[in-house]
Amino acid sequence: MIEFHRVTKTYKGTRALDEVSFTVPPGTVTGFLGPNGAGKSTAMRILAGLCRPTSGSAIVLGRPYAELERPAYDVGTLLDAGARHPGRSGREVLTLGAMMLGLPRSRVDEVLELVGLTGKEGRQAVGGYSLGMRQRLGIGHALLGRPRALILDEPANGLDPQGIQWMRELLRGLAGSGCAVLLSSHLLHEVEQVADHIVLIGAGRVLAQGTPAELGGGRSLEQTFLDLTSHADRRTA
Ligand SMILES: Nc1ncnc2c1ncn2[C@@H]1O[C@H](COP(=O)(O)OP(=O)(O)OP(=O)(O)O)[C@@H](O)[C@H]1O
Repeated sequence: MIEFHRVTKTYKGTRALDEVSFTVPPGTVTGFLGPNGAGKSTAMRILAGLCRPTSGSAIVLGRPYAELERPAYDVGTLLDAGARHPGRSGREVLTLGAMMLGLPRSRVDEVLELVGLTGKEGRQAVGGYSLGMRQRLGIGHALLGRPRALILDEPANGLDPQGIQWMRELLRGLAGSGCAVLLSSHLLHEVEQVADHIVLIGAGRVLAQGTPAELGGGRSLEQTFLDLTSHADRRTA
């Protein structure tokens, strides 16, 4: 379970998040949508313990991230797919990750297979990877420890149609095995296809949440998104 309880974050006069509350139950995928600057990355960074909320609490698997006993196993994160050493191969990146977690090398092979970076692609230096390959590697890194919660910021960014379909099946499979998945995206149609639940934020506030059908209310999700977000103004901190 992932839970946000009235999370507010202010940066020197900017209220990046304003009393944000929602939950992601185990076994479900929640799509986190909002225009540029809405606060999605800030919320995910708080959840992953990378910054503190000004007030409120972000809870993953029952505790704030910083209080988890085995966070690297329990919570998989993809927050910046570009943040990898360019000289290392994909296999080396995952091998280092597996060593840090005390996982056997066989887990690296499993994950390379899972994310479709086998053979030559796994041995290639990350600096030469396409954006889609970096995303696959980042997703693989997040999955190493078989986490029960996944926090994915724009995982579909740079994936081709086959890659997007692969990711959809992967996320549905993970949710099917009980994982709580939170993913942000600008690809509304894609989120509509994969998410059980959608949280729409604008200017730091939750504007709407519900199933894709509830949010669309007979219209396209895109129309709902444009209608709600065009009127959202940030409150001053
Ligand atoms: N470290 C920071 N210092 C100051 N302001 C910040 C910082 N990080 C984010 N912000 C501000 O907080 C607000 C929310 O930004 P955030 O990156 O969370 O949005 P986002 O929804 O992830 O946007 P995008 O879709 O463009 O990635 C923006 O106004 C942004 O400028």
